[in-house]
Amino acid sequence: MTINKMGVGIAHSKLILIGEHSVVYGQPAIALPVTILKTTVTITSSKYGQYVENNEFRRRLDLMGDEFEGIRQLIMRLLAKFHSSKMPFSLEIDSNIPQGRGLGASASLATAITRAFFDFFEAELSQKDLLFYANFSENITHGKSSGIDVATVNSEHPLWFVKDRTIEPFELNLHGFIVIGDTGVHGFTSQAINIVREKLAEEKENTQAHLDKLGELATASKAFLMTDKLKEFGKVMDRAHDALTALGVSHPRLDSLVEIARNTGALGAKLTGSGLGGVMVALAENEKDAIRISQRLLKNGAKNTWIYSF
Ligand SMILES: Nc1ncnc2c1ncn2[C@@H]1O[C@H](COP(=O)(O)OP(=O)(O)OP(=O)(O)O)[C@@H](O)[C@H]1O
Ligand SMILES: C[C@@](O)(CCO)CC(=O)[O-]
Repeated sequence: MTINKMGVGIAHSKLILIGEHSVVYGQPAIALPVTILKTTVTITSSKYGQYVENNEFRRRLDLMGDEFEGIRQLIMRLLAKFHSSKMPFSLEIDSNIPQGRGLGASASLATAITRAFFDFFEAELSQKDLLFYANFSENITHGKSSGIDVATVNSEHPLWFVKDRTIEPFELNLHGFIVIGDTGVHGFTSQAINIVREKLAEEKENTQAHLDKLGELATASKAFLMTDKLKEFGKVMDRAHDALTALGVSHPRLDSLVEIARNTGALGAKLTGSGLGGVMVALAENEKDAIRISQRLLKNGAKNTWIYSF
């Protein structure tokens, strides 16, 4: 086997338009690849142990800490696959995806790491294997996840996603703008997934009704997005935020930014991703409205905003 001195892997971020949480229970969801936010991983061979570094730390792989268990186990599994468990290396993470904000930082990182190791060992990487390794890592980081994050950070197209059944690319047949507003609050995906699971166990009928409603809203959204019905899609976003709030995964900072966006002319607004903090999204008809919403969010406590056009 030939070994390169360096391996590089890149992966973008994702945004769930509709269907977060209900997607874990088999309901459909729609997600977009967000290519302005991405992770680059560079592996270089080294003489001194196994190290992982980003712009905040440089740590030995075996001393990474619990929050990095998903990527630690992924790296160990990939090293074992290439019969190189003891190989010294330095793995550098360069990412502009904010962590713990529902934008798929962990799925993007797991994907970039997998690509970088296959590049390092000059091995072919099938889409099936890529999804397998990235989901292996995600299931450790987030608990049992639906797979939508990994599927979307690996897609060039918007996706219609049904867990274990369908990953279908489709083209949005309309133009619009999405303003992403960051509450600055770190949301924990595994905690949010647990809240919904516990609610389903304790208040089965009520909770199931919210999950079913989110599924219906996702189905309606697909039709609206394919037939140039932007305003109708905006209304669906508002209703989805209500259902997610009822599931217990919103946050006062999210509710406040959602309200501000609506009062500034957004066609609709909702939390996106796992919630409990993280980011919200607002829909705007044109760029001028999107900029106005973004400025208003920033003035009212958003830590950061991004504008995504489609
Ligand atoms: N730049 C980075 N440096 C180191 N670790 C990172 C980086 N980006 C992501 N991670 C890993 O991913 C985890 C952060 O992902 P987290 O689950 O908090 O958010 P997320 O993936 O953005 O959320 P969601 O799944 O809702 O989109 C970290 O604990 C770490 O393991
Ligand atoms: C909350 C969730 O629906 C989306 C997280 O980005 C979890 C998942 O689908 O794995």
